[in-house]
Amino acid sequence: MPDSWLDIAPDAQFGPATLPYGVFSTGDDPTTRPGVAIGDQVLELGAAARALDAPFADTVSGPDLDALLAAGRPVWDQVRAAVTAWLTDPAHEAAVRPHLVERASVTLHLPFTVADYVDFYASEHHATNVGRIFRPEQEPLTPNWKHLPIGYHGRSGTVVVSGTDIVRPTGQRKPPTEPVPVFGPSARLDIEAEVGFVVGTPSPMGERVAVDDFADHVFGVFLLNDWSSRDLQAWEYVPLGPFLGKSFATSISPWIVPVSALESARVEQPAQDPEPLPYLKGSQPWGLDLRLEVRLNGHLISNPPFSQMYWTAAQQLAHMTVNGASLRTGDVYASGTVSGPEVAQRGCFLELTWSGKEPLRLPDGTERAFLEDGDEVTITATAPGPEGTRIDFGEVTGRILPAR
Ligand SMILES: O=C(O)/C=C/C(=O)CC(=O)CC(=O)O
Ligand SMILES: [Ca+2]
Ligand SMILES: [Mg+2]
Repeated sequence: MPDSWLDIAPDAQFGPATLPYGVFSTGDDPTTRPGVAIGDQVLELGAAARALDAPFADTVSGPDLDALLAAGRPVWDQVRAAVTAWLTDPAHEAAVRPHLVERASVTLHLPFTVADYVDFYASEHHATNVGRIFRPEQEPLTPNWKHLPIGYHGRSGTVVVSGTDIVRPTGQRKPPTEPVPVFGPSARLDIEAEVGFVVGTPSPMGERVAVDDFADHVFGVFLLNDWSSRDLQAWEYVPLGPFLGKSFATSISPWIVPVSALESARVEQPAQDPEPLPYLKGSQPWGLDLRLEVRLNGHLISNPPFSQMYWTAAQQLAHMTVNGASLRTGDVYASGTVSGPEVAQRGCFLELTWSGKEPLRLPDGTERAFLEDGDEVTITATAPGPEGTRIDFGEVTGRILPAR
């Protein structure tokens, strides 16, 4: 991995191995435009591409990443190779430097138009814990769980960029002590630490996408917080699954890490028993060694390991299309809550506090069963990059505002 002429410290965020894509504006220029993060700078992609006469300049000059997403794998590879060369070959420094902006000075926006949104349930540890909590009288994993990646369709219109405040949801809930449901602000507001995937290349209705075609369709990977109201959810979810308890907000990190930045992070997923049906089998490993960290008001509360997920993103894509459902550019799907086997690896408060029975004690002396107004949750992640480098995912953060 060549170094950048920008002299980025080895431990700095967003070294030349990551080169994630985002959309930014500045105080001087409120136009939203694509950028690439490099160290503490953002490269204005369209302006740099025009200055260097790149053939893809139009594709990266729009208000968002939509055109790049739609352009497909050969263009994604061409853009990444070009940007890598611009930022690492000193011969390009004079042409590229005028198009760098201080990262601390930019405003980041939702980077693409979110088409459909699906959320999976792929952590065996999470699904087992949630099953024990929500359905104590049953087997924790439902009989289908190891045969197919379970998911549900979510609400794409409430996917928001990191930093957006989250208003506490209001709705119906039925405390066990009450004979009828009560109406009011959620008293059990939670997070779900997840990894998101965005589709670039669409697929036609009626056709399946194979597990091995994952990298032809999926453009990039990011962090996602599926805010969840456990009291609304517990009352509404039978028999159709999550609805208003999840649909009020989903936050995503602003920097989209290209799938091709993750070659060194690919690992074998945990062994699958029973063996999945042929359409869920691929010839390549698509487990990903992403190490998540979850912070509440700055305090580290969990380290969920993404490498432990039972179903991979490639299997989820194949499953999502096995019935002939089409893919659209901008489709988002999320892994499901990432939880590992240890208590300190759980990806939501429902599990971390065992439904509020074992509150977390924070270093500031306070306790939390679920989120309070004013609380801020931040999820970060890194993954191994080539030659000992580190791939950064930046962060997804959000603060809870009181119910309206
Ligand atoms: O098992 C249930 O009834 C509910 C599970 C969840 O709330 C988790 C969910 O949204 C999927 C996930 O993030 O893993
Ligand atoms: Ca979820
Ligand atoms: Mg949600």
